[in-house]
Amino acid sequence: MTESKVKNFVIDFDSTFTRVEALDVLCTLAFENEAEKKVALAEIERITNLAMGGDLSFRESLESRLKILRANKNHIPLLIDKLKALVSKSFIRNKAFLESNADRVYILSNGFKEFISPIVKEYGIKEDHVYANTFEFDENGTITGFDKDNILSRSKGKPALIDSLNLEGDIYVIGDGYNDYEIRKEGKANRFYAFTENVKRQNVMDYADHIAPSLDEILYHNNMEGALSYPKNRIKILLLENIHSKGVKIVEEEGYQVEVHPAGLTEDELVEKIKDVSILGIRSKTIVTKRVLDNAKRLMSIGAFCIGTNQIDLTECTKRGITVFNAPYSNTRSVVELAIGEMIMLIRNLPDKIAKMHVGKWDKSASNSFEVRNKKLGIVGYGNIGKQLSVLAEAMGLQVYYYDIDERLPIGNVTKCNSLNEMLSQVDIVSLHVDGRKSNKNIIGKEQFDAMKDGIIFMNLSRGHVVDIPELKKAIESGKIAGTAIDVFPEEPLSNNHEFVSELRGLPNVILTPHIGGSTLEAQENIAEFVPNKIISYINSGSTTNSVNFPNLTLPKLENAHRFIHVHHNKPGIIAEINNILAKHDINVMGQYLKTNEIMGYVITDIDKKYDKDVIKIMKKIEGTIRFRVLY
Ligand SMILES: NC(=O)c1ccc[n+]([C@@H]2O[C@H](COP(=O)([O-])OP(=O)(O)OC[C@H]3O[C@@H](n4cnc5c(N)ncnc54)[C@H](O)[C@@H]3O)[C@@H](O)[C@H]2O)c1
Ligand SMILES: O=C(O)[C@H](O)COP(=O)(O)O
Repeated sequence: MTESKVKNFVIDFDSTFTRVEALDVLCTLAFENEAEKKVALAEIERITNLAMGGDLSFRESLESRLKILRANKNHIPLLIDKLKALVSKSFIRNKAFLESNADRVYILSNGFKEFISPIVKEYGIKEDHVYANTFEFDENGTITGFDKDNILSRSKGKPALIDSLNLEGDIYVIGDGYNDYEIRKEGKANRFYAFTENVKRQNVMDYADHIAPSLDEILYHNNMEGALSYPKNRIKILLLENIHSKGVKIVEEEGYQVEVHPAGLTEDELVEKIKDVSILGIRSKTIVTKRVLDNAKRLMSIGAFCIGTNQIDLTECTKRGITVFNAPYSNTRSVVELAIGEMIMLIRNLPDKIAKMHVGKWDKSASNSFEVRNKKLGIVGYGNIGKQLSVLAEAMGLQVYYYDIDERLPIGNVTKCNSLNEMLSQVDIVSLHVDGRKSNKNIIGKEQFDAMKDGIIFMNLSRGHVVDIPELKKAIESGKIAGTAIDVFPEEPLSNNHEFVSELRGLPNVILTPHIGGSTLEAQENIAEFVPNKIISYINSGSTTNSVNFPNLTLPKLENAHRFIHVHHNKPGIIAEINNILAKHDINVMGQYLKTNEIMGYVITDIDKKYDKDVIKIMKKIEGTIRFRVLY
């Protein structure tokens, strides 16, 4: 068959237009007794699947199912109500398309008109475009069978019915079952879309001309305007490093193609994997370098499912118009609790005492064991974690000092120090909570250890590279440091299956933990909700709230408008050029939002839906454009 301009869409009902098989739902209504219902439902499902997979003739399957059902006329209104609430999400979303293309949309089902017509009618589908079976009832209203003269009650009824319609133009069949594919097989359709939004049948997908996880995909594939400017199933998200299942569920429900990997990836592995990825989700381990980004042709957004973003080349992301989001507060409390626990353990020499007990040595003594009360705690990096630590530490009676390179509001009774060494020389315990910027490499080295009081407790739960490890080892071995807790390391294993290698292994009174400061279930669950929602909001509306590299814009919901999103290098004249183009094309602007940072400009323009689509090409050509997309 050759393609013509007129496109007719022939749509299956059960598990395509609706999310379920109507007869399964009818069964749950017809059987009051739970045990009977379970058995009947299982049998009906089994028969349906046999028929849908092409392993049982349709007529046989229908007869057997109706026999099991023993449903009544009175069940039909209840069934209609239930099915109305179970229309497939992409059909609900694209109601406007169905309404405005009513002349070319048909429902072709081996189900029953009695419940199909009232449901599809609400989507603008014409009564005489609904082809389905009809029930037969006895005098008590019990469903006894179906009209056997109806073509659709026969095997291969669908191709025969289509043939009888003599439709003008192309015929595109959308369905989840083998009987839908049969129309194409018999040469009565130009294309068969295996619809997989609700069920995936491998032996149906194998025959499909195109697999469609949603109606949006079919409309996009046909260059037709639907509810979404881009089908979500075309957006691939790669989630690395064991991101909490809640996050996976959120992006799956959004309709993205999701690939999950439990560990981090090396640069080479990521360079390969990133090629078709639109969204990347990582934690602290995966390094996103310029080389990775050079290969990330489709990448729109990166989610750091943690606080730190030093593992990502943010400047290169910004230059390419890739947004980066993190979870700035979700694991703050977890880190602070661990730091508090560790400082108490260390000041009581617990790591050594615990180790001795395990080899049978009883070492009961108070020597070199102290309370934390009234001790001086020095916090390096008075950001979110540093501040929270200071609050809890003060509540336990510690005197808190802090040093930060930026001006920070002191909370409670803390003392601000003007230099790092000034602070280090006064405190009994020091805890590092700086961020992982490159320039923080080895900020604690020989000079800083020398400045510390003898017998200090030293803790690093920030980033591994901020401490000079050989110098730390010397300070521990010399007794300068009495107790050490290290959670982060310059080199960390890629996964739990790799060995942890460090010269700090085996040293006295040292707690080594596998970068678990933020690894509590509360924190991970929180992060797994926060980050995907920021990314989804960016993809769907252009909002960049909380982005760490884009100018932050919180945008209103898009209603009755199209949204032009223009990302460009920050240079003069671009906004004027955008507006000139819009004016030249007589485009009615309904709202405009603009924000810049030192690298880029971010301009959002909401416009009236009716406009000359050629303007899109012109916008993309504006000099300095990094990225342009249209949302509706
Ligand atoms: N161990 C873990 O599992 C874990 C968990 C969460 C966060 N972290 C690390 O902790 C870091 C801090 O988190 P946050 O939420 O408090 O970040 P934050 O950005 O709120 O605070 C960092 C503070 O450090 C200051 N700072 C940076 N460099 C400094 C320097 N050289 N000297 C003094 N101050 C400096 C900054 O000005 C800022 O106030 C994160 O960036 C991350 O790397 C580790
Ligand atoms: O930056 C962070 O939040 C921490 O380092 C935790 O990182 P993780 O998610 O890789 O444990």
